[in-house]
Amino acid sequence: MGTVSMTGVSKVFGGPQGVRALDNVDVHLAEGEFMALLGPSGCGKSTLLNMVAGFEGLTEGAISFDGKSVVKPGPDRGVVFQEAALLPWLNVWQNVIFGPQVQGVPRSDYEPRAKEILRVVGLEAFHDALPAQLSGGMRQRVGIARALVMQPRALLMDEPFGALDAQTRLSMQQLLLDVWQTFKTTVLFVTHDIDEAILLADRVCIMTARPGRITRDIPITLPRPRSIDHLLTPDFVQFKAEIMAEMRGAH
Ligand SMILES: Nc1ncnc2c1ncn2[C@@H]1O[C@H](COP(=O)(O)OP(=O)(O)OP(=O)(O)O)[C@@H](O)[C@H]1O
Repeated sequence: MGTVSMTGVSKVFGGPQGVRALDNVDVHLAEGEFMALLGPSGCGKSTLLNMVAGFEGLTEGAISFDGKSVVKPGPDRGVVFQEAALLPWLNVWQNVIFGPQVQGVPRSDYEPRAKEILRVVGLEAFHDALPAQLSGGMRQRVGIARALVMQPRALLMDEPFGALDAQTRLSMQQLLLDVWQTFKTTVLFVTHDIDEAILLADRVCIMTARPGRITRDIPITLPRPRSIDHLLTPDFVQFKAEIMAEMRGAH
């Protein structure tokens, strides 16, 4: 469950003479796998994620989720963007349970899970706070909790920590490692931060721009469970050197 399969995926924006944003991309994610898509601005990372989410159609190729062709968004794939679009008039708890409530899920089904998720993301004490009273990092925690409460089989995360300061970003990376260790959801994580990709992922797929292609798929064999202390280990630095060389086109 939570497997993603992209085969020969291409995307052209604006008709046959338009921009070829992605060209012949093949990526497969196994159940529970954490994959980071790493590449420069404009290489098509968000487009690929949006296609897996079902927000965007493809020009050529096929994308399937758990063996079924992706045709539209669904609660089986939770999406987290750079800014959590929280409902400003609802408090943290109400924002987190909004999805299951709207779907008519019985309260007894979602309430224990939502409480557990709020604890895992460290927001128990902010149960009644309004979004305007939260920091950017806390708003992103609510965004992650809101995605998890739907019990998605995959989390699709598009630069989720891109707008945060360096310190908050580190604590959010640690939080995501803990969340993933707890829920073992498949994760497709888009970033242009090399450290972030290595720290979090089982595999880093490197993309190049125009047209967007995957040039390398590097298994990150650092031991788990991981923590931000791994950022300083020789093995980590070795992966970083390899990826930087690849991104500079040295290989
Ligand atoms: N709706 C659209 N119409 C036309 N061109 C688009 C559209 N969306 C994306 N593109 C183009 O497709 C290419 C890939 O864009 P995309 O946003 O997927 O890249 P990205 O790697 O996620 O970039 P960033 O890291 O800056 O978010 C870019 O050249 C972009 O201009």
